[in-house]
Amino acid sequence: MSPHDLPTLRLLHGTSQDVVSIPQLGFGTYKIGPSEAERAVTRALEAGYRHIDTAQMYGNEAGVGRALAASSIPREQLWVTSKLDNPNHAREDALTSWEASMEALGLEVLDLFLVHWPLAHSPGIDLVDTWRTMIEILESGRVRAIGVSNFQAEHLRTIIEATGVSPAVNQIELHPYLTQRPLRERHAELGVITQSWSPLGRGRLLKDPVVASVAAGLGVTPAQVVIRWHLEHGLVVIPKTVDPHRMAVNADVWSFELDAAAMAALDALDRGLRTGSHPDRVQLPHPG
Ligand SMILES: NC(=O)C1=CN([C@@H]2O[C@H](COP(=O)(O)OP(=O)(O)OC[C@H]3O[C@@H](n4cnc5c(N)ncnc54)[C@H](OP(=O)(O)O)[C@@H]3O)[C@@H](O)[C@H]2O)C=CC1
Ligand SMILES: O=C(O)C(=O)[C@@H](O)[C@H](O)C(=O)CO
Repeated sequence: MSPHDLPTLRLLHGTSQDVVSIPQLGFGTYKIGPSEAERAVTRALEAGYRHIDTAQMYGNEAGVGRALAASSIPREQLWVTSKLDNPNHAREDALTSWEASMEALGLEVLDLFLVHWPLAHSPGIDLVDTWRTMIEILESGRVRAIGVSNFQAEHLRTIIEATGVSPAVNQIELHPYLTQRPLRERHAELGVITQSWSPLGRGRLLKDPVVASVAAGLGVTPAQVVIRWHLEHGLVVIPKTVDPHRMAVNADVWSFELDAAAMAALDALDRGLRTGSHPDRVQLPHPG
């Protein structure tokens, strides 16, 4: 499939003049260091990715920005997401770090900016205040959509009830070992798009015998099967790899489908297994 035809999902934010649609497949950059990011993102763009997921926390926005600047792909064909880091929730810190992200990425307009973690039990953090600052950033016109990451249903309810503005996206850990069905159903009711982080379970799913058996039956790789599972569930999926061959294989998921039996077998792998942190565990330290 040509990069022009990659499937997209329409987001809540945007206007009739600027319909905001996110490419369903993106490239994750967690643990890709500042010096490696430029090369990895350049290769990802060459492999056909048009959606890059970064974060202030990753420390690699400048490398991502250099790769974007060096690319001849028109800006309107690219999608870039970044995320507000945990120490930056206070309004002034959020606005300053947002400007720093834009400078590092070399962008006039970002496609999507997320609150990285809710920090709902951290001292000095008020989810609603953070969300109001995100709305201020959206209203500046320099971001096309705002969203959240690692929010649970009660966090979503709190910010939506207080502001009337729903996040366009909630980026959460999600893969066949952690299918997050109740939260996905809540997102569907709210019109929030679900993005899957660690979509390969940080590689663990690639050794699963059920995944391997589905892959062997279709003549594709385990990673392709898992990525296809996300796409067929209507999720946005952002696998990461620094290996150019894996990048290309992971993006080559358009010539086969999973039938109902394969989807059911993969759904049945759910065991509530987190490969990253639970949202309640990520908190700012208490002073002193
Ligand atoms: N919002 C949030 O809180 C979070 C967001 N994220 C985002 O989600 C992205 C993806 O999640 P991530 O945690 O990186 O994990 P993934 O589930 O994408 O797995 C990445 C791991 O799988 C390996 N891998 C990738 N493709 C293949 C393949 N085809 N064959 C074999 N091994 C493979 C990679 O190794 P190698 O690189 O050596 O190929 C790496 O070790 C992140 O990069 C980040 O952008 C992630 C965590 C939290
Ligand atoms: O990659 C991210 O965006 C993260 O926030 C995580 O990797 C997080 O630090 C984590 O899950 C650690 O286990």
